[in-house]
Amino acid sequence: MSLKFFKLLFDSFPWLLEQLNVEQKGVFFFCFLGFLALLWCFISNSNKGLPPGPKALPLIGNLHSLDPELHTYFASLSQTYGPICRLWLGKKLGIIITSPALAREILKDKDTIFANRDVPAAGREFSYGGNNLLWAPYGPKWRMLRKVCVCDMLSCSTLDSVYALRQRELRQSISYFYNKAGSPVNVGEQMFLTILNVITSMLWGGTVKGEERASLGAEFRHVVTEMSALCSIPNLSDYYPGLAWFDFQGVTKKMKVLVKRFDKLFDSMIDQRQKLDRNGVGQESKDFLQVLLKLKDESDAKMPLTMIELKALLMDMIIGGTDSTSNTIEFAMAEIMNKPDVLRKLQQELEAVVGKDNIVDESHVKQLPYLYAVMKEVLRIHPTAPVLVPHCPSETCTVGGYTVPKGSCIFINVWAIHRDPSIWKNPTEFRPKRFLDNKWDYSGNDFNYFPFGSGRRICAGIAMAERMFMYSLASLIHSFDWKLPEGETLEVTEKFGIIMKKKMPLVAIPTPRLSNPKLYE
Ligand code: HEM
Repeated sequence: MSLKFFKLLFDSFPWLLEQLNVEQKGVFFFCFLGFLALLWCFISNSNKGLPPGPKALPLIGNLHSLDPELHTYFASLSQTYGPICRLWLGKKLGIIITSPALAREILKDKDTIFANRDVPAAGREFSYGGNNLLWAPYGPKWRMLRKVCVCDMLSCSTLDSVYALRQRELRQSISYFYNKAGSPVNVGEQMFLTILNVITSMLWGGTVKGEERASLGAEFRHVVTEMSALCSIPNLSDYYPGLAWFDFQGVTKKMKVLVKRFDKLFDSMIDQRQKLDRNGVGQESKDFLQVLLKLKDESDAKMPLTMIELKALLMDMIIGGTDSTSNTIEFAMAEIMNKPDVLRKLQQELEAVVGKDNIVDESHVKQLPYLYAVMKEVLRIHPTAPVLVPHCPSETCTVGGYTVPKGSCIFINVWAIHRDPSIWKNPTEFRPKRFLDNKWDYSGNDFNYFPFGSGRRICAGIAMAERMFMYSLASLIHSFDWKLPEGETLEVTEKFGIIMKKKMPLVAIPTPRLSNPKLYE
């Protein structure tokens, strides 16, 4: 029986269990389960027609054997039970998919049925009650939000129009690393801050400037980190939706407090932008907020974009864009530092295109095929959302010949597919070369390689992720040489979460490598 999962649960009950030792916590938890078992005893789980899976216990299902590292645990289950298997997470049925053919059946052939989300209690809270793009149920409102997001906010032309804001933030970050030359720097932390600043800068960088923007950055970072941690806690409210009202672990309560803080910041930002617009100033400094407010004012009366949805979209950009991109950059840096030949090739490519007497500009990025291959390889080996964002069928249907009931939680283990030795040669080796012939792309049409998902719910931020990843990584690699602090060893172990992280933060020492110190100012 795996107790790692229960340890995570215990850790999220501070108000009640703080005083107890581990054994007492165990007794408490099992008594609690016993109590629930009484409520449950008339309910039986019929597995008839369902995909195969490990034997489930009454009430807790398979929670007792669940390993918090879900991506590897699910991969090991598929070795025993095959490419589609089932798992009872308390009262919730989880379906695990581990083959390209079945991923295609779900995300392409039966996409309309599976385009819904299984919304966790924490997600419901931070999405203003399911009003954001990430968690909205599939339907007319989702379509409207998706259009606003993909066609208006994250379109290539809008992204081009806010390039100056991205450039300003990235240059500040390079200058920060320059000032830290020779000292160890937490690369992931700095990249998180950089990406957060880049995103918030694109959101309202034309609205809020100077010191106020810097202090807002710190505030946002704190809230995003706490939100991300809350989303990764195994939550009883998700496994027993009927008991969600009790919010035993206080996840919903804590999330409400964080969302309130966000909401206040959003209100202040919106207020400032509206004042600027009313006074006819700030028109030259376009940002997403301005685009959204204009869309809200001009929106269709039949399907209006409300202020709540506008704020929920701002939340989408911050939550969906920060951790995902910065963690991918951190993994990339670690893998590159692990492979000196990859680092050398990257620097050679950058020297040829950018030159050592120049700094990287976003316009260079299209001429860097090896860097692009590095990005694809990082997304293969460490896909940011290792089991995608769980989908949920709107009706009972069959997949691979098995029944998949309406409302079950679908985990598509893209992490395992990306490491399948029948698809990939030496799958655990970081080898960007495999992407140089452009055989694979992540547009969602190839079910051997789909780090951004596929179908209707494919990532809405691909264009932005590409730009931020390529521009940031190119700048880090071109501007500095990197080494580990004395006595440190490099590792690339992953820690599961809805957004996967590096288990140990990458701490590295930058050494400037450009000819002119002025380039770092
Ligand atoms: C390396 C970077 C990123 C990766 C690997 C990534 C990956 C993903 C994946 C796998 C999904 C779920 C697809 C599915 O459920 O089938 C997703 C959804 C989403 N992503 Fe990203 N993402 C990244 C960056 C971004 C950025 C920068 C943004 C926006 C600023 C963003 C916004 C979203 C949104 C809004 C959704 C929900 C779409 C919907 O449900 O309709 N992502 N992303």
